[in-house]
Amino acid sequence: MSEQNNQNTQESQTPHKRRVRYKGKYPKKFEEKYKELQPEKYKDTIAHVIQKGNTPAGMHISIMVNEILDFLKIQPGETGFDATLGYGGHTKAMLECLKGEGHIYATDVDPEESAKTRKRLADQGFGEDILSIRLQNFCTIDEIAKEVGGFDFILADLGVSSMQIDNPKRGFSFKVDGPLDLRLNQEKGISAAERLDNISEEELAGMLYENSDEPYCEELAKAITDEIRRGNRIDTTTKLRNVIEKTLDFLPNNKEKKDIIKKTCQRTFQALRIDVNNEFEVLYEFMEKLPGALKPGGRVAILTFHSGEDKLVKKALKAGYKEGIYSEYARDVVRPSAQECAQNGRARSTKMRWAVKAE
Ligand SMILES: C[S@@+](CC[C@H](N)C(=O)[O-])C[C@H]1O[C@@H](n2cnc3c(N)ncnc32)[C@H](O)[C@@H]1O
Repeated sequence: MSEQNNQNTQESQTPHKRRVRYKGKYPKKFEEKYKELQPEKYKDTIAHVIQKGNTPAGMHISIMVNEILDFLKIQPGETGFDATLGYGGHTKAMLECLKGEGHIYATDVDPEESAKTRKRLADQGFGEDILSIRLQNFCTIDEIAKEVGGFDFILADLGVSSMQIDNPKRGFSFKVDGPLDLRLNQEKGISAAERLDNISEEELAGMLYENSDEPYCEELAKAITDEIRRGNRIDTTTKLRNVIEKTLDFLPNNKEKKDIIKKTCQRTFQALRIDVNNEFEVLYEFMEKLPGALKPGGRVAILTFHSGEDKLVKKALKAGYKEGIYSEYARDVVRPSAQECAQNGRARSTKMRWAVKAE
């Protein structure tokens, strides 16, 4: 027997040893990202994650900061309103423009994240003397405006923050398993799972269509309500994702199928989120109250993330302009630069609109 043959025989007799699965260099689970979750302590890790075009867990990268500041032209001594505090990135940038004189009032409905942001900003020197954070819906803007005598500038950066999306306990992402919650404030209202418990097929189809223009709204509504009627509650993100995947199984097995499933998941989760948080209703109320909250010459900038929001904002600003409430408004949307979109994928769908209150 040649040496080569001998070696082959020995190899075929040795039982195949399974290699340990390579887990990768970086933590994959939210809880394992302990360095990203402590940005003050692990600055290098954070810089590395951001430089790679990702958002570190537990953090939010503010969008279109320069465009917003260019438009708002904040002067020391002014009074502002940040409708959507989030991680506080925009708030901090606006506070810096005040140079220690003036005040910003900020709202958010998320008790968990706004408490962290309050502490983070206070630690950076922005305490109660210059920043008042209120745990309330931005549709109560009229109450705060009345209390403080109106605002020189207002910002609303709608939707959800990266910290909320990334935290599996909140149920915002179809990519990780978690309870199907989707509430911005988990202490109020009902979760998306509870909403699905009692919804009719027709109402669900309408919700998916109205809130997300979902092309498969009828098929999905039937599949979801059938599943629940059979006694299988859809109370986790994975269960909802599985029903969506099963419903779209009829699609031809080609390259596009995976992408269609992903987009359908995104739209379905978005439609449910809009519903459980009454997002259109509160935005409508906010837009109605906006003129009364701005001082003459006051500026407002609004960032939206899907067509339903943008249409509502555009319509309200246009109507206000026609009525002479606003002296100027954005006829065209302002979009983030290609460079910003490359650095922060979450900026890609952003549209900014603005208006100036007549003197
Ligand atoms: C996109 S994030 C804001 C990020 C923030 N601009 C930053 O730079 O970190 C949107 C925030 O608005 C909050 N939010 C959404 N709807 C709200 C509402 N109706 N009233 C108050 N806060 C709201 C969310 O909880 C979330 O924290």
